[in-house]
Amino acid sequence: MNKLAVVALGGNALLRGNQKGTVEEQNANTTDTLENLIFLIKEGYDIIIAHGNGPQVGNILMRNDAGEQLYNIPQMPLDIDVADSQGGIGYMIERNLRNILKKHGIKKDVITLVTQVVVDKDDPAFENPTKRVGKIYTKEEADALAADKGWIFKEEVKADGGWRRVVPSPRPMRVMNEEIVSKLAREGNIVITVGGGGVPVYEDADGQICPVEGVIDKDLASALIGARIKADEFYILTDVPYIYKNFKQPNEEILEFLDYKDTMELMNDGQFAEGSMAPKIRACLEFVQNGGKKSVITEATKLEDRKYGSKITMEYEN
Ligand SMILES: NC(=O)OP(=O)(O)O
Repeated sequence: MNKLAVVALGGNALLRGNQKGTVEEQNANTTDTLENLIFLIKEGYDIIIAHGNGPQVGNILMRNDAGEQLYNIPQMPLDIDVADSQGGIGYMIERNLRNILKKHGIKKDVITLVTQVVVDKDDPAFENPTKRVGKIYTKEEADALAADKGWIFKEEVKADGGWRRVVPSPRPMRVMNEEIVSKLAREGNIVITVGGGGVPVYEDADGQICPVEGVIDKDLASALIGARIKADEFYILTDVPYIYKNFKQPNEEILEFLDYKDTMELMNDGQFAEGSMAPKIRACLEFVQNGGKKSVITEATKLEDRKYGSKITMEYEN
């Protein structure tokens, strides 16, 4: 049986913060990122692709708002917006990936699945929005939007700063289509799933599937499905080649090989920023704790050179 890898692409790998976000920019970013997956395919891995939707779903929410204000079009709830983003981004990934596969002479089929993920409808996350979506605002812009529309903002933890809208981010508990994902991937198809963390839903007392409004962390959802279907490796592609101790301090240190225990200690020591690296590392830990062999955090362009990337395993690998 081939090794199975789950690769999670950040929303920023597709729509970068410093760009306007035109479809041309997003197609170019997507193509650049996907080119880096070819070596995994050539190495014989079966691949599942997950992706973020933070910038994109924030834009959909703003289009919603503008549509209502300008044309009286009813706003769609967040579950529909997440599903819209899964379809749009999934389509973009699938179409570009088909072209890249053709260029490399690789015969593989690709399928995008609009995926629902079960959450707890009473998850305390609904009372404490933390998931950053949409563009970055100045403090003045954020304050004005908060006063006008009741949106909630949090300050960015990244170097450039700014403020972003936040929405609830319930914890993923079960990916509804995991068996189909596993079957399709193990047959050699590239499966795009849990886009934007999946559409959050819950089952009521009668077993009916009901929507909830939130944006699930795509890294946690990717780790969950990876572990559930016994994927071997989990890759989170982000904008730095490694994770670091004392990030951006004079005593900054690359963390290349990590085991579960030491990573937890660093996490508890506050080494990894919430809203940035901490949730990614938590997802990596969940993957290896639940049976995955290895989690890797790195930049897409560094993926092929195995010397890059922070590798997290239950016990040290090196
Ligand atoms: N849903 C999600 O986690 O998106 P980002 O990775 O873009 O924040």
